[in-house]
Amino acid sequence: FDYDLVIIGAGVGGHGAALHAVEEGLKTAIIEGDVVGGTCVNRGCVPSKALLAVSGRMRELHDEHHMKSLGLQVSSTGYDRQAVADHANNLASKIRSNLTNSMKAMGVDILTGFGKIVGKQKVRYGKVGFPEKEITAKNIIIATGSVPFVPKGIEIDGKTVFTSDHALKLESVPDWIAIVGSGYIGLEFSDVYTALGSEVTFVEALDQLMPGFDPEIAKLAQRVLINTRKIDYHTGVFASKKITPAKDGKPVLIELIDAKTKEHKETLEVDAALIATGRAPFTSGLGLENINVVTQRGFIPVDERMQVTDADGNVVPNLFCIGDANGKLMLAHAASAQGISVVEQISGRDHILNHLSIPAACFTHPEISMVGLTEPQAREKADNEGFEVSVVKTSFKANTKALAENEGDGIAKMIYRPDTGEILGVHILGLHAADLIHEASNAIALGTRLQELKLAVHAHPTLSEVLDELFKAAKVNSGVSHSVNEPVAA
Ligand SMILES: Cc1cc2nc3c(=O)[nH]c(=O)nc-3n(C[C@H](O)[C@H](O)[C@H](O)COP(=O)(O)OP(=O)(O)OC[C@H]3O[C@@H](n4cnc5c(N)ncnc54)[C@H](O)[C@@H]3O)c2cc1C
Ligand SMILES: NC(=O)c1ccc[n+]([C@@H]2O[C@H](COP(=O)([O-])OP(=O)(O)OC[C@H]3O[C@@H](n4cnc5c(N)ncnc54)[C@H](O)[C@@H]3O)[C@@H](O)[C@H]2O)c1
Repeated sequence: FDYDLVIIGAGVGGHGAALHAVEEGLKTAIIEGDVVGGTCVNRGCVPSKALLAVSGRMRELHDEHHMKSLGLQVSSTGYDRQAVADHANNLASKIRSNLTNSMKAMGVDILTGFGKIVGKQKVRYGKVGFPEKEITAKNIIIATGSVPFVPKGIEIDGKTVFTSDHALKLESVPDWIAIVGSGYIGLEFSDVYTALGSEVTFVEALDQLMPGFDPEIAKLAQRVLINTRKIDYHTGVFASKKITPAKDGKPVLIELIDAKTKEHKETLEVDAALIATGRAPFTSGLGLENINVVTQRGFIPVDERMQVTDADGNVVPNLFCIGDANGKLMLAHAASAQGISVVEQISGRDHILNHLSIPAACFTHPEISMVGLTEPQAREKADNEGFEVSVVKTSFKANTKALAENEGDGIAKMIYRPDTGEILGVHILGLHAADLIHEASNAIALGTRLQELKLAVHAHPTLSEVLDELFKAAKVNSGVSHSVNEPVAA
């Protein structure tokens, strides 16, 4: 073979796999058809977090009451749109070159062009208009990611009707923007746009905003992140029938269709529309037909080890798919963790990633984070498997550090098994929630039980005491003895 491992797609998933592979002594190449870094670095996590850093500061400076309560006076605030956009763009360039340099320094061969599987352990790649090259590899990882999903009937012009790909360039800040979809992207952009002065109207197909979150957290998030801002919303309506860009002085038109009756409800007229209705896998043109693999809604089917399965349900030897392209969990760190897990396996150590231990965070102000099951999911599992669940909550209002920062809005909630002390899920809304979640996700990953976590010591005064309180508040049934290191079932 030319290589021990060839990875198709140099996003964060491919990058994580490549670095681990060379550490393991595998001769590794990565094929990229566009720019290194993929969605996360160029059109996702990185530029969006740069915009959110600006929105957090704008929000703080604008909040006179907050400033006054700290004894501060701010006479005027404002922003330079192009400079904000440059901050996001420069950060993406910097991280992109960090990623490229880290792979070059470690000895990963970066090959340019669109990669395609032409047979068992065989890949062809090349740029349009140039002759293709063929290489062989003992193992292949597909890490081709995803692109914005745009429902039928929506016309994207990139100026007044656009996806996150365009929005991250911040070419304009519309006075009134409709955000279609209230998932992660919709919510984060509502934070950015309202901080920069826009009014936002959410259009959400399901009956409540933020339908993917734990319902109690979603309710509180609505109070803190929606109701106090210049945001209104329509729920239970699809915006897919027709959205037309602004033209000849006419506004953007959005036809709202009742999700249940499918009847036309009303037509919104706004300055712009951001379509944030999910992501579609980027898997066409990969030559999957050459190896009898059929995608499911575009996603590549994999088993729990990320091994690709063929049309007959059999594992295709030496072929793996990680990240957004397999649709298991569309998060950057999940893609990378899946890549590392695959490299562990091909290095001779079996490994199965526990997806229930992978945290997620929405970087609004304040942030929302979560790991494991929501309360309804945990109760359903408990009913099916015949165990009890308990729920405890703590408030940021009782935390000294949060109060010193004047940021008492927030809660942490834990769902757990009182019989074993196993954590089933943790959900946090509050200052630095995205950083706080890792104590819980590591506990789930390592199988640490609450009996042990209750005795861990946290520095005072820190926000991490919010979780300390949560662990201490849990009531694990006495008299039941469990090894604290016993692994938690996935
Ligand atoms: C606006 C936004 C904000 C986000 N924020 C976060 C966040 O804060 N935290 C988080 O965890 N996740 C976030 N995500 C999700 C995250 O970006 C993705 O989960 C992550 O990028 C998936 O990584 P990946 O490696 O699977 O794919 P990608 O990052 O999409 O990379 C795939 C790469 O493969 C290349 N490619 C595709 N086909 C081929 C081919 N045939 N040959 C060669 N190359 C090919 C593509 O050009 C691309 O570079 C965000 C997403 C968006 C859109
Ligand atoms: N901070 C983060 O980790 C982060 C940030 C951004 C994106 N992401 C990832 O990117 C992916 C895509 O994010 P997203 O927000 O686009 O998707 P999402 O799946 O989180 O949310 C999409 C929302 O759009 C709604 N919807 C779908 N079609 C609709 C229609 N026609 N009309 C009205 N509403 C409609 C859905 O009900 C859902 O609430 C997510 O899977 C997420 O994991 C992560």
